[in-house]
Amino acid sequence: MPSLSWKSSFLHQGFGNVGSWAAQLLSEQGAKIVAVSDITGAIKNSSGIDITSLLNHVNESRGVKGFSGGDSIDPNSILVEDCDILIPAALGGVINRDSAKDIKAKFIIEAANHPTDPEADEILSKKGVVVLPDILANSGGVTVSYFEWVQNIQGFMWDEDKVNAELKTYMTKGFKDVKEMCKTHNCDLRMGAFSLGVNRVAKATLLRGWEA
Ligand SMILES: NC(=O)C1=CN([C@@H]2O[C@H](COP(=O)(O)OP(=O)(O)OC[C@H]3O[C@@H](n4cnc5c(N)ncnc54)[C@H](O)[C@@H]3O)[C@@H](O)[C@H]2O)C=CC1
Ligand SMILES: O=C(O)CCC(=O)C(=O)O
Repeated sequence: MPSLSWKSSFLHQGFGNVGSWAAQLLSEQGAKIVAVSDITGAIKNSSGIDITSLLNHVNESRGVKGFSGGDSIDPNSILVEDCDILIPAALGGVINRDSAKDIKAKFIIEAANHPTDPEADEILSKKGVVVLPDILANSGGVTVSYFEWVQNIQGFMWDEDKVNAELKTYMTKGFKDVKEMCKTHNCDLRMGAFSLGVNRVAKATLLRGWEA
């Protein structure tokens, strides 16, 4: 498996709720974000984009277009720029037969829902690209929505530190469980995550007394 560190270079398609927060949190850890795109355009800076300045620019200009801390590039080529880790955080279906063959990233973190279609999955697998699937990679949002529901029914309020600590516990366990599934069944992370999810739903359905 290719190696990964916080010093790896990242590339983001999409700089909305998901993409901009991912970029902020990664850059706080020392990650180098080398290209970012949104609906207005795309920018690249191989030395690393200053994410705080980019956020200020996006707040003022409503998009990454015109940001002076990088060179403007063709938004259509963003997915295939040089990088270690690609984060599609905009639309579904963008990693397809046409784009997959030219992707240079060694890892893809699916922040958007369903960014990779099945044909692309096969191409990426043959190239040795590791894909962290949407169902796992972007499940933090819906997990915190679950925490909100839990607090609401108890009439209780957690502070931010408590939310983050609980989230870390759930996400770390989720990742370990998926990895275990992959090891047991010799499958990729997407198959591992789906198998685990389907098994859990099936088990819960039986426990509730709903038989097929
Ligand atoms: N907001 C959330 O809590 C969660 C969102 N997601 C998924 O993440 C993805 C993004 O969601 P949000 O960030 O909430 O949406 P958003 O609307 O806040 O941001 C979308 C971003 O994608 C960009 N974009 C749109 N079309 C584009 C194009 N053709 N090329 C490049 N960039 C383009 C927009 O300019 C914007 O920066 C969606 O697939 C969503 O389903 C997944 C889990 C949680
Ligand atoms: O806020 C949530 O419940 C998560 C939303 C989500 O997962 C999504 O937009 O795909």
